Amino acid sequence: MTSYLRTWISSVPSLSLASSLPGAQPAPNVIEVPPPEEHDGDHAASLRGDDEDVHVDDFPPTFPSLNSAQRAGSSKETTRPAIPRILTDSELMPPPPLPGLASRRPGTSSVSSASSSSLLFPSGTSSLAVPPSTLKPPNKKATKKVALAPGHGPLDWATLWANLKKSGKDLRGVDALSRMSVLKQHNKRDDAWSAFNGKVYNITPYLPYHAGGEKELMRVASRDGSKLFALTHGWVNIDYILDECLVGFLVPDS
Ligand code: HEM
Repeated sequence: MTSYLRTWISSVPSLSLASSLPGAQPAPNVIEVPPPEEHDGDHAASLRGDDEDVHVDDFPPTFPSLNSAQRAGSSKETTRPAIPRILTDSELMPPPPLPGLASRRPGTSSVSSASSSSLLFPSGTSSLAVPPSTLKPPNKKATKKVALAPGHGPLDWATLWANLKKSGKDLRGVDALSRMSVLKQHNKRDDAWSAFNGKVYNITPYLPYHAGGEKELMRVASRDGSKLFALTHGWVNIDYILDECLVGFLVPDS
């Protein structure tokens, strides 16, 4: 790769001419850059880090699954692009404006000085700290295709779930919302509760409708699943999807 770059750079007429002019700067050395590390090794270990706050099971699954509809069509072979032409100064994009004070957010550290693990799991308690999320590319390892329960087809799960919510059927299984600290006893497929962002939901009726499958969703049964949820698909509107399943508000164990 490096030797390829060397031959390419020296064959560019403007560069070789510039370096031969009197008083010109010598041609810059080609710096050897090690290839980027593969992320599809122990993805779980890299996410776990040393943070004690991270649940042992809080490593996100492949999203979306390799064989899911989202990926279909995006895996086509592409032809190798031709070597790009070197742009002149006037063709280059201008640099972005310097960030002003208004764009600064208290409680967050600068991206350049923070390690990726501190961004994922901020140690501060500030509510303005960066929430856990994932910037990592999906794991390339193949995963099993998630088969939804009979009658819960992959294309219409959201519609079916919306219909069930509108049906007026009792999805909570409790008479009134309450503050609770104990989730542990609701840990079975026919009685599973989980907490997300301080709210406790009965996830039992949603299990067959979850696009990622029942098994993945059961990983957060009887515990606070906020972190794993955020690392998997934080953009999913959990409050909207599970509003009919809200059973209470989480009181942290003191
Ligand atoms: C109650 C909480 C959860 C809700 C409401 C929820 C909802 C959803 C929704 C709406 C999707 C489809 C998203 C899309 O297509 O862009 C999805 C996909 C998925 N979810 Fe969840 N989810 C929850 C918890 C979890 C947890 C805890 C995990 C794993 C630990 C998980 C794993 C997945 C995976 C792997 C997919 C992708 C399926 C695929 O397309 O290959 N989910 N979930």
